[in-house]
Amino acid sequence: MPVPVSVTNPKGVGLTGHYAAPLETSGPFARIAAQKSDDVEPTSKPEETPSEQAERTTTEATDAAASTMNVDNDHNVVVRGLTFAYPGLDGRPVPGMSPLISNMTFSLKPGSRCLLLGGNGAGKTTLLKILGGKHMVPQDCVSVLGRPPFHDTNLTASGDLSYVGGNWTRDVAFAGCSVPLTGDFPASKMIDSVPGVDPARKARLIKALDVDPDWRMHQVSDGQRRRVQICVGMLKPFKVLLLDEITVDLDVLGRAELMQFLKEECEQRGATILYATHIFDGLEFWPSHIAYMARGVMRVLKDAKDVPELGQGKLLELVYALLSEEADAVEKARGGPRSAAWDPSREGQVDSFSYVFNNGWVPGTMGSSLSTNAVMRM
Ligand SMILES: Nc1ncnc2c1ncn2[C@@H]1O[C@H](COP(=O)(O)OP(=O)(O)OP(=O)(O)O)[C@@H](O)[C@H]1O
Repeated sequence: MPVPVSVTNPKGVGLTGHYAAPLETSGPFARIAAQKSDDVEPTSKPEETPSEQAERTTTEATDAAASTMNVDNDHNVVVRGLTFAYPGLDGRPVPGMSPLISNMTFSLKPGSRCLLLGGNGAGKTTLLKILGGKHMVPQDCVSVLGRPPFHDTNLTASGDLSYVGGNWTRDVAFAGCSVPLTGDFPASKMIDSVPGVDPARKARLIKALDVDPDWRMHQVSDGQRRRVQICVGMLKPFKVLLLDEITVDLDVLGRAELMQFLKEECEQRGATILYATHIFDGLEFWPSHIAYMARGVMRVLKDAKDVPELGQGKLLELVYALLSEEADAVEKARGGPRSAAWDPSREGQVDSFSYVFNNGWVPGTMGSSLSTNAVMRM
């Protein structure tokens, strides 16, 4: 059993170095708190810590970007001036660390099938998780179907917004984070556990994905397991679907059937799909838009008809060229290739690198601090 050891960032300011900032909420407790604070005389504000200062500056910049943007309610997905950094071990922004996503703005209309491209570590998964309501960001930065995905839990509960990610896991209290969803039960048990499903849609999905409802979930292959995962994630007629590299284990036939199914969902029902992948062969026919992310910035978002490489069947060549250009730019900015040697003097630095002696436990927390601010959403 792991022993909770709490050796946190020795050069960081730690939990006590921060004041708790109020969370944005409009629930009943917030209303009561607001009422109470109206009755109380205003007191002098505590002095801002450097991290609060940085946070406020970012929020002000984001607010300014949002107010200058003309939000079109016809879009299923709207991102306005989104800035995001993973929190440190104490759940607060790491002082001095540059944000992973910087002032990102884009939107997608109903019916869009957007292919999200970008190298490893570009921030695709992070963006999809933010859109899927798994990370908390200011309410006005991200809107899905006109609602903030983290704060409006009904978006995911209703099935209007669906996120299907690489690993089929859940965080289970007292068992751990990322616990694989598996066990000796039939695939039909997983599929039938989703309430209110249209039987015709269920049959269509089972056929398209070639799922055998009798498969026992502890005996299936990775690809068969993936088919069940995709099936469960799409049982409800989603309006926005976020797919994070889900076709990796599928065979060619399964993948082709799935992509065709997704295309029809967008064309016939006006659904919007954002699909991040590194597998490009045979995908030229599929997207209506191409998005390219690098270092947390949306570099390109184009209509497919403005991307000649798609018509020429050269998507792979396009991605290769984009990634090579990015790798060259990163190396140039660094001033040469990355050193292979470990430099102990960089330990504890937070500007470009942070290494913290920690096994994921911080005093006063019941969960692993390394699970960040992720919350469980089906
Ligand atoms: N929980 C986390 N805490 C801190 N940093 C994280 C966390 N998860 C991801 N990152 C960092 O965020 C950056 C972007 O990661 P992300 O998973 O979003 O990239 P990606 O574009 O999906 O990459 P890939 O193509 O490899 O899946 C990476 O540099 C990664 O180290």
